[in-house]
Amino acid sequence: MAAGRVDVPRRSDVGKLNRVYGHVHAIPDKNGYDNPSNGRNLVAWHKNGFNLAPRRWGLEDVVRVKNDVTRILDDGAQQPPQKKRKFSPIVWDLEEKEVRISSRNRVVSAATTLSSHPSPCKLSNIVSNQAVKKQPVNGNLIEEVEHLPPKSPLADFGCVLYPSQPCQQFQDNEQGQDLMGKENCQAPNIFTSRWASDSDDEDGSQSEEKIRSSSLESGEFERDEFEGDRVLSNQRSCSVLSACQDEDMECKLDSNGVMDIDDMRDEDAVMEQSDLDVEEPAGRSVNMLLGCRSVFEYERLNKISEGTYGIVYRAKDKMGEIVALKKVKILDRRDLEEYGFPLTSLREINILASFHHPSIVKVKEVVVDDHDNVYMVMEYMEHDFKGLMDSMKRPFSTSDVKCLMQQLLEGVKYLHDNWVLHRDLKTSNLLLNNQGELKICDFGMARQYGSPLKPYTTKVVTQWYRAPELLLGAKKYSTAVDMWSVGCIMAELLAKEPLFKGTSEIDQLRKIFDTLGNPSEKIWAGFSELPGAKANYSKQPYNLLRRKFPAASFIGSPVLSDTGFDLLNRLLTYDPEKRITADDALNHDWFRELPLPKSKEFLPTFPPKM
Ligand SMILES: Nc1ncnc2c1ncn2[C@@H]1O[C@H](COP(=O)(O)OP(=O)(O)OP(=O)(O)O)[C@@H](O)[C@H]1O
Repeated sequence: MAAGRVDVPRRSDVGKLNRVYGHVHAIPDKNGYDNPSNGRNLVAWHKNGFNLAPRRWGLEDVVRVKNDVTRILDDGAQQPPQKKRKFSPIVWDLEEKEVRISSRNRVVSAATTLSSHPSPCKLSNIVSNQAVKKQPVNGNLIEEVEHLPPKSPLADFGCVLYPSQPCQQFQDNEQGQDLMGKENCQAPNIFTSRWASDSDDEDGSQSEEKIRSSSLESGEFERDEFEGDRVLSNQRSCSVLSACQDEDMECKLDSNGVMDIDDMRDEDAVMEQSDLDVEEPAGRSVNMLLGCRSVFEYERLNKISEGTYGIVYRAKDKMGEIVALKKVKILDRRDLEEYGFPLTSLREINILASFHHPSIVKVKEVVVDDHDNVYMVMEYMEHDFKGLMDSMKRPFSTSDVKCLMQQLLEGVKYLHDNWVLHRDLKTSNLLLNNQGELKICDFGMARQYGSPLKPYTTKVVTQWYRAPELLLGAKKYSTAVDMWSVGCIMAELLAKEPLFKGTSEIDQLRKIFDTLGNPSEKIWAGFSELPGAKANYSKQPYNLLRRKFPAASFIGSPVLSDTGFDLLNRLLTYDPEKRITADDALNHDWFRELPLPKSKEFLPTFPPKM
């Protein structure tokens, strides 16, 4: 800190930090702004700006932010951090929104954001929700302000539960809670009974339901329990250590007994922080958290599907519009206790609410029920490609596939252009409506990536669609993982059959190698250094993919022109560096060669799946 400088942060300092980090809130206490003499308090504010999972902040973040804070305050000038950061323009500012949640027992009311309109009542409530905790950091004690456990899943992503009384009435948390219990009750409307119960049988449509279990596609990834969420919790060091042993992570306790984890999950965790940073808003920003309506606004019609992370229902709003409602599953109660909300769903809501593209499914709003279950209301799509191809008699024609591939590639290009990896592209995550529009859904595994690349978890992408670099244990990966999945999808659309149906990771690799030939250092620089490369695979030196997709066939094999085969080969290229990008794929000659891509309106329509 510059000598003689009065270390009281000015709003402009906070503004600078906000520009750098997106979410540094100066929370005034009753004496005005706190004194961030060495940046510690700003760090604390910043950390707690991330209501979602404050514990995901690692020590290196604290140190880095502290340094940046100090530099900014010292220089008195806007100075970007040294580290190169590239982020998507996703609006990751959910924690800035404070929302009164509507459910049967609560009244909807939007609140203004803390940063833009500080309000004494909200501040008092926030302050009363905080506890002070000491944590050793590099030998010093840093005072951290930590939020008490959230009262609702939504509280953890910015929805703060407020009773409907005027905010001035809240002096402390207890009182707030008390009032919460006595607050106004809305009379249940005609839909209440359908949503009030968790029972999915009550609508009597069980026989019509198509319940898809996650085991349908063999080798669906198991949710990485940590995903960077929990590794930074000092209290959970035992479980982390055992996880480290399981996952070959390097874990050490420093002299203060603080966990220092050096692994890809830690890196993933660091990047989680960037997930929440803001650069610029995307073209559309659904400000859904300004007021979560009640699920009782919708009439539940039937269950469409049950996946790993959610149950999807078909429902109708009061205007008669059909929508899809995805009820967020809390798989692990610890998620709720510790983080207030499943991270996968948080990512999904965040991304879908911020992105607007014809090939990305639209989220209209987020609603809650009277048990604080959270539902994403999405535009309704009549089909998913997995279900469709299971029931289709004949595969799609070449011009159909071209039309679908174009839409898929446009969606993937949009994601990649916006620094997002989907990481779970597969036919069941591609939806089709009766207007011939293909849309990508299920962003539970999606994440931002940056340059330079960081190591992330490899337990992503459903096994059949998983790129060889992931199967071989590469921790640094990028957009090419999605492009491999796109290649598998292209083959599946043409053949009406998944391309590589491995029964385990090793079998998946075997199936890939049997078809494409064994990779080598010659065609894939760096292959031999991958953790899985040393395993003993049977040797198959040739690329036999053409046998599966010949130029002509008398036995009903899916046919593919040389140009089409070239595109498929480029998508299924071993070396991720050489694998074709979405942009280049869209410009591939196959889309200009006859038969031309069919226009959406002329795609075949299919009977409804209800
Ligand atoms: N907007 C929608 N309209 C119609 N059906 C949908 C919609 N979104 C999802 N579905 C259906 O629900 C299924 C599961 O959705 P989704 O993949 O989002 O859930 P999930 O729990 O994340 O599933 P998974 O186990 O594949 O990860 C889809 O395959 C599709 O059949």
